[in-house]
Amino acid sequence: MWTEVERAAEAAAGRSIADLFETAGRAEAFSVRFDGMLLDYSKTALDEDARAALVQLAGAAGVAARRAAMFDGQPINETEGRAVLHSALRNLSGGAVMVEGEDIMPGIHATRARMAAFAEEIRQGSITDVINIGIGGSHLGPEMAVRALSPYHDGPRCHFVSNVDGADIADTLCGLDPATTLVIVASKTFTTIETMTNAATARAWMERAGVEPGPQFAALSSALEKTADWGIDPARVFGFGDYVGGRYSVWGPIGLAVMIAIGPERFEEFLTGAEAMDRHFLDAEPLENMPLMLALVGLWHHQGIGYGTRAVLPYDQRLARLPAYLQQLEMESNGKRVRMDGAPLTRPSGPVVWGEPGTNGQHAFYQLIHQGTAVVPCEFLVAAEGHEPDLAHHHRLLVANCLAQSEALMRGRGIDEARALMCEAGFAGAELERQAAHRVFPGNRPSVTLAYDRLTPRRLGQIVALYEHRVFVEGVILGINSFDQWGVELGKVLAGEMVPLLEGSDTTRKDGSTRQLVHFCKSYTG
Ligand SMILES: O=P(O)(O)OC[C@H]1O[C@](O)(CO)[C@@H](O)[C@@H]1O
Repeated sequence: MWTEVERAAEAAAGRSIADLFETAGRAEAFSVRFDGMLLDYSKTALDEDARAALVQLAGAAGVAARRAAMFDGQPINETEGRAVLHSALRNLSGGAVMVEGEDIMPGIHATRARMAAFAEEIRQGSITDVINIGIGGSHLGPEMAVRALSPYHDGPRCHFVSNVDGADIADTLCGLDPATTLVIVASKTFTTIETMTNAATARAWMERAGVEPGPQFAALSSALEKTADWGIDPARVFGFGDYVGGRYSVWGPIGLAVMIAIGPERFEEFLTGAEAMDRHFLDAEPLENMPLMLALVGLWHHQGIGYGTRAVLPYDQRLARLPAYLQQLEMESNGKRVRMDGAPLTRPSGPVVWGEPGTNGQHAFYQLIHQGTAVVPCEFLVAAEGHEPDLAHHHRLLVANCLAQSEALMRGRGIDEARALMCEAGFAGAELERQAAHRVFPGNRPSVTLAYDRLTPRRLGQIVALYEHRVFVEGVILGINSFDQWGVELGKVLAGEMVPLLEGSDTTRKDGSTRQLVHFCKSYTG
């Protein structure tokens, strides 16, 4: 399957990206447009042949059939025997979605209507602060979206507590009034130790203040019996099916904090954007299909050429938490070592994903991106316009920086240009050569830019769904199950065993390093 891609990657070695623009229409031909968004992947070494090989790879891997199976509710999460239907949570205009012979849409619509009524009650009532207690998929999505949509935030203040580190909840509770705080316990399983520990601490905080926690707690979960055992009023519990994976769950009850922040109507716009991306993903031809092309570019860079990581660089401060969100989405989904059938992968799994908003990153790690020995394919995101008309000059600078970075990565600066600069600066001879060498930028470094009109709720929905489908396509082509996460289990088990050791139990069964670390920590806590 990969032979043609490998051949194309060999042919691309040493190819000048800049020279590809000598072909008229390169930028347009290596871009996809969809509903206020432009994905430009022309600043990569992909040529027509390489792209054709990748499209062929997607065909041979059966992406279209797998995509249809996912939207159709087939149990494509085979290691857990589950359907994968986060798309049903945003299926606003579509028809029935069947899981094991039952239409799940009436239940989804009813839950969303209950959420909307609850959100309005909170928005219009006396609650001043909302704390979402959850971790991973029960935290990163709502936190990222609330921040992204701050221009639309007209509900109570939202806070997010995730870490079991007591510092997280202590710093959050500090200064809040228990009588006017709503605590949302967000956990698909309602067993996650971090979340349940933080929830118990929040409940004790209310009780200590003489506030009855019942009316001020809500729960978002698939485990309704556990929320009841925990004492949360079923009227304040919003459930979802196990066909929604944690990291894909912001579209339903896990998005309650977003709905409270921006209101049910705007939340629906967020869903509408994702739904539009779903339709586009299902219907668009390969070269016009944004998630497919984004996935193929990712595979080209990581599995085809062998670049180890990819940087996500939003030139959009409100997307500051997007890299963290994508770290879970991409690495928990595609960071696997075996294929669906249990056989080892023959290709590298998904890449390390990292990033920070621009322009901040420019003053931190872009040095490595421009001159380090490892090539880092960069994915820039930028809005054509901001939300602050009075600060349009800021936005112009922001956009200029974003566009300049991708240009600089591609163009670089050759030794002759560097020598000329040093000559102008008064250097000569060996010292000129030495100084010039430091000012060379190898260039020819690939990047992709996703530009969009404005970060509205709809556009955010589109962007997030774009990445979800990108992860799906990459997973299908690698033969991975993108919807389980067995790799997080072992550490949880060992953490459970470690607690008694920190409380004084015998450590002799542990390795020397672990024993030493336990004894060091205990020496301070007794
Ligand atoms: O929503 P839950 O069940 O508390 O799980 C939180 C997170 O923990 C994980 O299971 C990983 O440990 C994630 O996949 C999930 O998003």
